[in-house]
Amino acid sequence: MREATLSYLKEETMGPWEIYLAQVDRVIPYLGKLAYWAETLKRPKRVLIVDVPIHLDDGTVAHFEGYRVHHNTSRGPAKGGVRFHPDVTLSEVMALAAWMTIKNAAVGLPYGGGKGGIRVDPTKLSPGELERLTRRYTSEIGILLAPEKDIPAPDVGTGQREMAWMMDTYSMNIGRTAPGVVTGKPIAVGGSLGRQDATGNGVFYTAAAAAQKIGLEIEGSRVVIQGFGNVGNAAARAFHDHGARLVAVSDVTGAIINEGGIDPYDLLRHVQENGGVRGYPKAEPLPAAELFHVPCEFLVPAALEKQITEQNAWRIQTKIVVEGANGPTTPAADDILSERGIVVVPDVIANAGGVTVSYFEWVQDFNSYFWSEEEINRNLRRVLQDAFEAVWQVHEEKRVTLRTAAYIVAATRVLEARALRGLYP
Ligand SMILES: NC(=O)C1=CN([C@@H]2O[C@H](COP(=O)(O)OP(=O)(O)OC[C@H]3O[C@@H](n4cnc5c(N)ncnc54)[C@H](O)[C@@H]3O)[C@@H](O)[C@H]2O)C=CC1
Ligand SMILES: O=C(O)CCC(=O)C(=O)O
Repeated sequence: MREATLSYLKEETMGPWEIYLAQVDRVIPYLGKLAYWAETLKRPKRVLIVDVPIHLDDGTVAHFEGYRVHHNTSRGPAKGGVRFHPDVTLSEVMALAAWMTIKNAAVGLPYGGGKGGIRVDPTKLSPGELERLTRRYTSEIGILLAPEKDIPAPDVGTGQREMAWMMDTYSMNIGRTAPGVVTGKPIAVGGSLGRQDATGNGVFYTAAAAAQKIGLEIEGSRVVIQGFGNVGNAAARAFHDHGARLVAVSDVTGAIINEGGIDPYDLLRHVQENGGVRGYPKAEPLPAAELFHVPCEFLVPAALEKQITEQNAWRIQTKIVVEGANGPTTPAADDILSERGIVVVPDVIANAGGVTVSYFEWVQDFNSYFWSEEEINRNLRRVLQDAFEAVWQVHEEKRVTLRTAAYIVAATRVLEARALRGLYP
């Protein structure tokens, strides 16, 4: 089904923010009276651009540009990760923040949407330089942070280590330990069991829910994954643990294929020792551009935005695309996949496992009472299955894609909150 879009831009000129706006345009006709408030979704609430100067190890000073965006706070504090990547732009962070608004509402978490980032290649900095960068950035965006106001978490290029530095810097600045200001922390400083693998596990849970709807078995199915970082490798292990076969995988160093199956645990050891999937001895090299054309039942983009486009969507040979990454599919590619009968489990549901366990972590930090990993994973699966089911119903009732269905559910919740709160305090 091809959905109406007000998009006036060609795909190649669309940045992440324009892609987000086109996705919102598609949902407005389904919002009824709430469409009156839809402009709220098209504007970030606040945007902060910061200069982050640090001393490099050689004694010189380097300046980096950082951002923190609150897209919407109608349903609760801003929540979303921090990206360290050389291609980070304000437009990208605005889109990532907006996708957090939609994601948190689609899953029913009491949060708005936020996101942050620094334009930096973290692989070029020493651990000391990275710590100074993270701490200075945290202080610079400190005017926006608080456990009830804005709670960062990991994204591309950041992880537990950076979250511990952020929590410590914020705590030093306010004079008391505040574990609830950041999620995705190490367990020893108030992190939650299950957070590390939560996004990848959530990719698997939502993939399994979609598979069940179309009568597809996980056992014996083939999986292709783009990106073997936090999300990609945890998703690979979850599929493998449930009897699926990882046949091809890529990261920034290259792509590899083995039709007989790749053991993700063994591949992870290789990546930890060698810095990437390239050169993995139990698979053949594959041109990176061919990855999406490898026949499979599940295709999981788990790297960056704008990877599935009108250029390659025609050649994708899968049953279900499960978006581990944020914004990997353009609106034009969405139309092509939909016309070809390929199910797309959209990012705002598929990768919501991370923020869901972040929410559990935040609740645990407030209570200083910690749950077992079994409780975390059971609750995570329930939350994602319920969210998926609600979205699937709208998809069937309104005959729209799962993405538009998720946006209908989420936008309705956000705009109801906006309308109830009114415009003037
Ligand atoms: N970490 C989290 O909890 C969450 C992450 N996400 C999204 O998942 C995606 C991946 O994030 P993480 O795994 O956390 O990042 P990460 O930094 O741990 O891993 C990123 C992976 O992508 C690979 N990559 C980068 N450029 C690539 C390219 N052009 N082709 C193939 N592979 C490439 C990298 O080599 C690495 O393997 C991002 O879109 C992120 O926003 C979404 C929800 C939560
Ligand atoms: O865990 C979180 O708070 C946010 C994770 C994130 O940045 C995302 O879902 O894209």
